[in-house]
Amino acid sequence: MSEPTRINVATDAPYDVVVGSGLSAELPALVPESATRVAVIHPASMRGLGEAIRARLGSEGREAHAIEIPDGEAAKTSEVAAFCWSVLGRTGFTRSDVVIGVGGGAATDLAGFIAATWLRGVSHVLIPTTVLGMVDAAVGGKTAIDTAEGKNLVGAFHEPIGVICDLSLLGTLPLNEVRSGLAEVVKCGFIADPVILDRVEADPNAVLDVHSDVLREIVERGIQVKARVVAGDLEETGADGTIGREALNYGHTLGHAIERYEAYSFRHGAAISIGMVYAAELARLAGRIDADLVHRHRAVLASLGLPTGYRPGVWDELLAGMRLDKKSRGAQLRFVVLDGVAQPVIFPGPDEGLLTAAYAEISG
Ligand SMILES: NC(=O)c1ccc[n+]([C@@H]2O[C@H](COP(=O)([O-])OP(=O)(O)OC[C@H]3O[C@@H](n4cnc5c(N)ncnc54)[C@H](O)[C@@H]3O)[C@@H](O)[C@H]2O)c1
Ligand SMILES: O=C(O)C(=O)C[C@@H](O)[C@H](O)[C@H](O)COP(=O)(O)O
Ligand SMILES: [Zn+2]
Repeated sequence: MSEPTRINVATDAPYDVVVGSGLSAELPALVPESATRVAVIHPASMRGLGEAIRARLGSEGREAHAIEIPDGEAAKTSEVAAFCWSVLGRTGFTRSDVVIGVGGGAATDLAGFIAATWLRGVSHVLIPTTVLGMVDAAVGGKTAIDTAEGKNLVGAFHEPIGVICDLSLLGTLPLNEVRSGLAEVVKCGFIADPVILDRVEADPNAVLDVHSDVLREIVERGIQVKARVVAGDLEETGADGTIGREALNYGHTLGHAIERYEAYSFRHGAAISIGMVYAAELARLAGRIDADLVHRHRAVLASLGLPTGYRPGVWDELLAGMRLDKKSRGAQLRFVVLDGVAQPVIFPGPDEGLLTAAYAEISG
């Protein structure tokens, strides 16, 4: 078995993202001695893993509780958050205790949100179990729940104290979920690391195999992109005048609007895949990139079985959804677009005609 890779996220409170196979021994050392209690928050489908983690920490002398939440996006609600807060209250969870978030991005977003809000902030460790969770959601401290009005509209920046990406957990992940996670990896390729695109183009089927070396390589590359970006602009202020963390939102303006339109039943990565093709068409129509780069978006994403277009006739609803995007300022929509591969920039206030024309390109 190869050695784990440790990728440091060098923020003010730095932590490691450990990537490898068979990493169950990593967790106990990450939970500080001072934690009397741990709460393992896991989705219903990961009950076996959640219980194994709870039992292990329990056998090492912690008062260990499991909190089961619904699978997928249904976990990211105020009702589920209130249920978790209630369990923490009843178990007497204090500021020295630790939340462990186990599961896909929805579970780790919710667990991080609980850790951020309980007693105004307790420590948490994340154990992502999807490609998307490993490469994106568990890294960087964005925590959130959804509301009927939009995606991730309530949340906080709250960083984990450690992240364990055990690739052996991906063995049970359905192929569609692998595809969805790879959309975020491809995003990292377009905004920062073109080697990721080269790897997908060379052999998309190998990339879709969760046991392959190339999957591990591009997961690590994606995490490195994310770690670098969040270390430079944790709270997405863009204070140094660069695009900063907003670059990681490539494809998300339309993507989140699609998820909202679909009442959060659409895979996040699939929505972001469509959103990236839309952003590429927008950039082409604005004269920023050429048709070849738009074609590269479609080809790379389609080779992984990801969607590259969406339905006609729903533009008004999507536009209304996009207005609540966190990058908006007042009435102005702001998009992440490319000026070339690995050259993400903000395109503020595109003309509405241009926005509509770009949508026509993906909904024909
Ligand atoms: N915080 C961030 O920076 C960030 C980044 C990207 C995405 N996200 C969020 O992440 C969420 C999407 O995450 P996701 O794609 O991981 O989906 P998900 O969390 O909805 O998980 C998908 C499904 O797979 C199941 N599952 C998880 N691990 C499994 C495994 N190993 N084997 C079998 N089934 C498993 C889950 O229970 C769920 O039913 C969205 O809410 C998105 O907004 C957050
Ligand atoms: O970490 C970030 O920053 C991202 O934008 C990563 C995205 O992939 C992720 O989906 C994030 O949750 C979106 O953030 P939001 O601020 O648009 O809710
Ligand atoms: Zn995302």
